[in-house]
Amino acid sequence: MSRKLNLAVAQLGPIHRSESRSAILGRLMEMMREAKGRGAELVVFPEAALTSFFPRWFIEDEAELDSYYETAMPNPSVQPLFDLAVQLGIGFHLGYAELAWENGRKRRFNTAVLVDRNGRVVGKYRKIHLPGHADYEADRPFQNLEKRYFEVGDLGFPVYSYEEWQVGMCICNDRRWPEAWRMLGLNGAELVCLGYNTPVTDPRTPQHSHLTSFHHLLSVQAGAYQNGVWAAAAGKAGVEEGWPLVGHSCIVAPSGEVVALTSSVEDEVISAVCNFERNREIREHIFNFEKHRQPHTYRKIAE
Ligand SMILES: NC(=O)N[C@@H](C(=O)O)c1ccc(O)cc1
Repeated sequence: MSRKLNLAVAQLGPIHRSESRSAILGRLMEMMREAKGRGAELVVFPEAALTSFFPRWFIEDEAELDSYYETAMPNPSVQPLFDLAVQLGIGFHLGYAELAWENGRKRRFNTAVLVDRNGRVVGKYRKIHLPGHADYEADRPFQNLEKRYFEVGDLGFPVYSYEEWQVGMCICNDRRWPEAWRMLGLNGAELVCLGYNTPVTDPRTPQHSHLTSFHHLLSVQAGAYQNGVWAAAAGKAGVEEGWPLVGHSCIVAPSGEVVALTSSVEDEVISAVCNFERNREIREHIFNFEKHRQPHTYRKIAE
């Protein structure tokens, strides 16, 4: 049994409000082809990869808001991506805004799916740590209305079998929380896939703008190392509707080392061969959970 996975991360440049679905799909499909050309078996796309990052706008018209969400995955407008994945024999991870009718009510989630080489959805995650605010804040240059437009995810931090690999997901702000990584680590993840849309400047903490990339990489590298997992982080980058989003999409080894990093804020594919034997270097030694964790001293974390 091979314990190596050829993995690609497909960073997206900005998606503007006016860009058509077919143009966006075309960009994703071109990067999927490039990933396959590099021999990749799985390609990771960003959070909300099918739309502009709409939580920056206060949208009062419900029909307009709904237009940013997918009511099924796949659906006719994204089917070409699924078809190409089957044709190429490559799996993918895709973030999107999900609108679901559950128990007779409309529910909105910030979601990611894991799709296998046969085009089947084999895993789903709904974002748990939603940043920002729920009401319009007039003094902000742009809004961050994730708490208005999404519910807290209700699926926990599941880990799915993707062929012989154990794959978990988290989304954007989740990557900053050690609890998200530890849950994935405890649930047996060997690889964590995540997408993000991170503004370079947070209007409430502009003094941290020069640290945005550092905090992103710090979080992903720490999460990977402290749990002995591979991490694949795909960003939407560049100046989207006037606001810069951070790049530095990356693949990080269980040692915490960055093994691939984008060098643009445009559509860009990076890849690396992930050897899952490397997880053991960490999980059988410095972070051997069974041997060294002291959960009886961590109770406050879960309160
Ligand atoms: N999509 C996200 O979860 N993005 C958040 C993050 O990167 O943690 C984020 C961070 C700072 C902001 O000013 C707005 C949003």
